[in-house]
This record gives sequence, structure tokens and C-alpha cells, in this order.
Amino acid sequence: MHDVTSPLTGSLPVQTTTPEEAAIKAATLIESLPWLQRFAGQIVVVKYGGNAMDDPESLRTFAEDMVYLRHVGIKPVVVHGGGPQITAMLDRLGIVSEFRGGYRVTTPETMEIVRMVLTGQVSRDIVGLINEHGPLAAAVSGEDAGLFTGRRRGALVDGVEVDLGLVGDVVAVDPAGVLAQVEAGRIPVVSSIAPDGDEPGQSLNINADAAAAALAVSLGAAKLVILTNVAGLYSDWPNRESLVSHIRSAELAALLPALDTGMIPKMAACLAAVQGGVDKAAVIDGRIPHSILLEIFTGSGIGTEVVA
Ligand SMILES: NC(=[NH2+])NCCC[C@H](N)C(=O)O
Repeated sequence: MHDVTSPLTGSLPVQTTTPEEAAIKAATLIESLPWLQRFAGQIVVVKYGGNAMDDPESLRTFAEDMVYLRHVGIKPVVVHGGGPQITAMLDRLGIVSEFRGGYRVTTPETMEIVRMVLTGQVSRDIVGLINEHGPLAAAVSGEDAGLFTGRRRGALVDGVEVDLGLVGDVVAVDPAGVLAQVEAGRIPVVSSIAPDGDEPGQSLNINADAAAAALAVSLGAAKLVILTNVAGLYSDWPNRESLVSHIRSAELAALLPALDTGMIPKMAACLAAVQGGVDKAAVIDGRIPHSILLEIFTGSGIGTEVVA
């Protein structure tokens, strides 16, 4: 029973939350309870894309989200690519790339830049922003401690295999080094490059979506989340009116060949993760601030989720 004329009034901050706002906030917070329970102590692998991270502000909110996950007892592992950053550096250095069937050919000279940008720039930026919140993140290259083993692979262009140079797939994962970081309470930030298993001393540029899926499988992750610059999978592409919320792996497998080409690697990675034993995989819009929190801590999530 406070008297409005009490001498305290006016000198203290006033509570401005309305009952309506309070109800919405309370509902949002309590909606997270089953997901906090489900994912506590579990590994969640998050693929952060080159396109989603063009904007420095989105990189900052992404870093906050990783710190958030870690502080609620989830064990996040970040895997990143860096296509746009690599292109920007090649341009800056005046290195002209050859394209075959729309894909850049990775020459030894380009591979030097790929490795430099991924491990020396993109990875450092993510680690730095996370570590503004405490000594949490540690960079790991796919070349460190035998994490990834790659094998060269060309691309199919109109049914013909074309050679793209030093580009490949992950064919083996040794998660011991990453697990040690996770168990030490750290957030590993993994660069998507791999030593070529067939040619000692050679590194390969590998697809970060596929690498994240392979890592999620080998870590026994509870969920793989791929952040990208689309909202998810549309059932009516290119109209984009019906965003699929939830799809089973068998349905996705049947749909996959008909998808928009940009979406195929993302959805194929989700499928590979789920088929490899990861419970859930999702593609979400990295441009929406804190989309990963919305995906993990709300019932309907925000993007497209794939389950077995
Ligand atoms: N896109 C969706 N339908 N997501 C549902 C997410 C459910 C829950 N928050 C989870 O991460 O498992």
C-alpha cells in the first residue's frame, strides 16, 4: 500500500510494463520450458552462412545467441563458411577466377586465400564477438587434429562431371578435438576446410552445410540448425506463400531433386544429418534477429524443420 505522495515516488524508476505486455512476455518465456528441458546438456550444431553474416549487426546478435545457448546449458558448436568474404578478398587482390557451370574453380592460389579468409578472418570475427561475453569460443580449423578428411569432387553440370579444382566433400570426421573443447565448456567455431585424404599436404575447400551435417552426426548432436538468407523451404516456390514448418525425411528425399538449386545443399545437409541419427535439423532465416532462439525455444520454431 504505497502512498503516491510518499517521498520515494519520483526518485525511483517507474515500472512501465503493461498487463498485456506482461502476459505476452510471460507466455514467451514459459513456452521455452520444454525446450530448455529437452536440449539441456545436448550438442546443437549451428551452421552460420557467409550470406547471413554480411551485416555486422547480424553477426553480433548471432554471437549473443551462441552465448545464450551456452548459458542455458546447451552445447553449441558453430560451423561457418565464407563465400562472400572469399569473393571480396579475391577481388581485393585482383585474382580473377574461372567459373565452370556457374561454380568457381579453386586453384592452388585461390585455396590459399580460402584458407586465409576462413581461418584468419571469418573464424576470428565470430570468435572475437562471442568472446566479448567471456572466454567462451575457440577456433578450430577442419584441418586441426584430424577433424575432417576431404576427398576431391567435381560438380555435375547438365549431367556432366566438371573439375572444380581443390573442392571436395567430407568423407571422415574425427570429433575428438571438438568434443574436448565442448567438454571444457567452450564453443568451438569450425572452419570448413579439410586436408585431402588422397594427397598429403593439400587442403580442400569443402561445403560448410555438408560439413556441419557430418559433424552433427559424429558428435551425436540433438539438432542441426542451418542459418541462411531465406526463410526456409517453400512448398509453393517461387511464390513463397507457404513456408513448410515441418517435414519428414522420406518426404524431403522425394522432393529434393525438384527444389530450387540454392536450397538443395541446405536441405540435403538436413536430410544427411537426420538420416545419420540427428533427431532434428532446421533451415532458418539468419537475417531475422535471434532467429535461432525463436527456432529452439518456441513450439512452432521459425523455419523448416526436418525430422526422421
Ligand atoms: N520449424 C519448426 N517447426 N521448428 C520447431 C521447433 C521445435 C523446438 N523448439 C525444437 O527446436 O525442437
